[in-house]
Amino acid sequence: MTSPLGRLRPEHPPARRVDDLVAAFALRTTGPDAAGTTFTGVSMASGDVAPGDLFVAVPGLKVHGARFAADAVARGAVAVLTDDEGAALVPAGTPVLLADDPRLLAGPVAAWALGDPGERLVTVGVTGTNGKTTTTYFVDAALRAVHERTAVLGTVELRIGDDAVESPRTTVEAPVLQSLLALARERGATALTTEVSSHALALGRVLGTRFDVVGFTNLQRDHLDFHGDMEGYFRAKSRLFSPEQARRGVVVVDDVWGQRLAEEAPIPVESVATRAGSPVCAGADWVVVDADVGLDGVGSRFSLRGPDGRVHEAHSPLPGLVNVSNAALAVVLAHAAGVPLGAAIDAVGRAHAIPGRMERVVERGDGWPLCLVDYAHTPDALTLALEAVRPITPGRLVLVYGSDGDRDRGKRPIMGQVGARLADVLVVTDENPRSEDPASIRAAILEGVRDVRPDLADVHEATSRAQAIRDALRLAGPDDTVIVTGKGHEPTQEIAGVFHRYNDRDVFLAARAERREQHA
Ligand SMILES: CC(=O)N[C@H]1[C@@H](OP(=O)(O)OP(=O)(O)OC[C@H]2O[C@@H](n3ccc(=O)[nH]c3=O)[C@H](O)[C@@H]2O)O[C@H](CO)[C@@H](O)[C@@H]1O[C@H](C)C(=O)N[C@@H](C)C(=O)N[C@H](CCC(=O)O)C(=O)O
Ligand SMILES: Nc1ncnc2c1ncn2[C@@H]1O[C@H](COP(=O)(O)OP(=O)(O)OP(=O)(O)O)[C@@H](O)[C@H]1O
Repeated sequence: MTSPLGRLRPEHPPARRVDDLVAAFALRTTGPDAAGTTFTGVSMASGDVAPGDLFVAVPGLKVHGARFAADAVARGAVAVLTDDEGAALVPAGTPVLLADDPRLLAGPVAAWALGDPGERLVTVGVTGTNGKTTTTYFVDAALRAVHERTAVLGTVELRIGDDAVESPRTTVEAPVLQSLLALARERGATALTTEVSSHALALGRVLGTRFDVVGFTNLQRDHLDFHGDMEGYFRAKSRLFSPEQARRGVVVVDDVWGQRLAEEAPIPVESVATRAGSPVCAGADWVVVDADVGLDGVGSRFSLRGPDGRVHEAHSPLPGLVNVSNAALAVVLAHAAGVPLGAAIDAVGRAHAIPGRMERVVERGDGWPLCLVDYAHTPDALTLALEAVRPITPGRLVLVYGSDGDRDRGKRPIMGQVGARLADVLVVTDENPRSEDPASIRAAILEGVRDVRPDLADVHEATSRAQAIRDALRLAGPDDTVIVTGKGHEPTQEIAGVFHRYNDRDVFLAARAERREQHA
């Protein structure tokens, strides 16, 4: 059976001739003659194959996709596009199309097969280390002011209109993206916003789409296990700002990477400076001239000066200055995508809560502390999240957190230091340990905690995340704020290769119910 992702396809895809594809992309061929063969879909994962598909078999980091060609053919693939190494693995009797780098062709071929669906929608792509999800939802809210139906793709979900499914990752594989663009169009959506991760850019997942507008939030230390160093990470992000991928860009220039991107990008770029008073404001097209972080924690008011010098009163519906930045970027992106400025400002200011992004799970009152779930999982994001919560916390700030396994080890002690510096009470626990020993990840965090707080006062360790949340609720008083960071909306926790159903919000609510019962 085709996987849930494989089923996210248009109901009425065009049938394309394999020989037309060969001609359009100057492919070499081997195996049986494909003249007369048609295909109606493209897949890169054998489990996603539907009858009538072209299977794109790429050399992966772990395995060559052509190893699964027989499985793909058994599921109904009519031809295989691969490289010379892969060709030898395709079962005899199946037409083989050859390219030097089939991964780079997966998106363009899928777009071609589906009649360039991205060209029939207004498309916005958002990249950067932090703030992609938030900005994407803000942009979607603004697009909905003028588009009756929209789609939004990213870490949290794949949504078309009111229908959503869980997302396997931040940016889906190239053929899935093209299928979603076509499905969105078929279902009447006229605009689509997607997060674009650095992995996606490095692995060509958005090739085949030329976005109307792309946005950049910031670049901070993350994913160096994959990109090697900050320069490599920056280069991956910059790919989105090329003429093949985007018509125009909007770049937040608060950090040096944004400044460099705005200077170097070969497409027209509008710059946005969101830290009022910073020297970069002088040269930016759009400037946040002042911002008032709301002490009620509900959001912030800010003034945005446009390139014509006019100042507009705007609002961010989420707390903290980072969300002023996300809201300002979203307004400019949506405006560049055709939404009138006033409508964009108004819609972003009233955007709904985003799952796992500063999500208020329990409101302060009736003896309960304010309980928040946030996705911050980098030192910078954690710093900003804790700084945003401090002004809305009359009592102590209680932080529950960990750090991912099988990912950048260097950040663990730094996460420890940040927590110890900015929170009052720490409960150090597990995030997604993956194949690593959870205790050693916690130990690395605690090493950083000790640098700042050698006596480990008010520092606790919990061997399960659910227990950590229960501990935090027990420790917190009504004036305190409990913030659980790192996993946000995630519906699972990966331990020793197994994905367990797990969600911070649900656990928070269950822990509160448990405490209620105990005190009833
Ligand atoms: C580093 C990375 O992104 N790797 C992705 C990449 O792996 P790969 O090319 O090495 O693939 P592989 O596992 O060697 O397999 C090779 C080929 O065989 C195919 N295959 C494999 C097995 C099978 O049974 N059938 C089959 O057809 C695969 O689909 C693939 O095309 O292609 C695979 C197939 O699409 C992805 O599953 C895999 O994502 C892995 C699971 C992953 O964890 N990716 C993360 C790091 C990621 O992409 N994250 C970013 C967000 C990061 C962030 O900002 O936080 C994201 O966009 O989600
Ligand atoms: N503009 C920003 N600058 C720095 N940190 C931010 C910004 N926006 C949000 N954050 C912090 O980063 C966390 C992640 O935010 P969000 O989910 O919007 O980013 P993301 O780019 O989608 O992350 P990921 O790629 O890991 O899914 C938030 O919970 C918040 O703490």
